[in-house]
Amino acid sequence: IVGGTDSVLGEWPWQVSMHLRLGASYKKHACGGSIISNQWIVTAAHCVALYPQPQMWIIYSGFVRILNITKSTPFSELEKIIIHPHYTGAGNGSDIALLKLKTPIVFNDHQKAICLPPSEATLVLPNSCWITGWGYTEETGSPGNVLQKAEVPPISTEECQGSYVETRIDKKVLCAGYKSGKIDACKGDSGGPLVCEVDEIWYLTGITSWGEGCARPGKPGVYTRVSTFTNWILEHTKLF
Ligand SMILES: COC(=O)c1cc(NC(=O)c2cccc(O)c2C)c2cc(C(=N)N)ccc2c1
Repeated sequence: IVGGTDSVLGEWPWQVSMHLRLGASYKKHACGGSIISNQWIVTAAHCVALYPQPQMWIIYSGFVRILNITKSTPFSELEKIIIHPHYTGAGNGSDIALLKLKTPIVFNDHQKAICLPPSEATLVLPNSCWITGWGYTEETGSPGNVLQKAEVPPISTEECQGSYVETRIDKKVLCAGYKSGKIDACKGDSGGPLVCEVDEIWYLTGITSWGEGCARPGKPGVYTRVSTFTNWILEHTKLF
């Protein structure tokens, strides 16, 4: 997150870190994700497309400081990875994947689920939503340590299409950010949540997908519009 501030434990209890196991003892934070039930995480397809093997990933939840993670920190393992069948590559939409945990997460004040938005919700988007993650804090940067948060306003499809003339911006994505740039998600925040509070309930409105650089003026963040995929999520997680 570029231009964000530190989060406190319990502020975004659905946020998880996806660590990639690159060797016996070498693993690193690669993407964010969101808890939607005690056994399912929603993330971006581009996070897992190159490593679709469940045993290559471990999930940390219920924390804010990456540097506090040690060999004895408890983590969740994956049983299954489901990548959306229409996903062909970042920038082409359907950048969404489901991760099934081997063992259910025990919810507490620091780790619990976020609500899915109603399907095809044309719910008038609030003018304030939040993004969180341990991604780069500068475009040519390095990941943050404490979970960062930033408030970003959603942008209309028309305005976003004007910012990305060479890419089709449709109802499968949601753009958010400021004309002046400065505040945005970035590499490493991928798969993480864009959440909006409506009548005191927080909804998973977007999934961090891509953007041209990070926090550049006139280049807003592009997020998977979750309401377009709510039915797909429910069908594949049997959460109904
Ligand atoms: C795997 O995820 C990404 O690559 C990746 C690359 C990006 N955009 C880049 O152009 C970029 C940024 C930093 C370093 C870098 O090498 C690039 C290409 C991203 C930009 C945003 C955003 N602005 N909302 C969000 C996630 C991104 C994930």
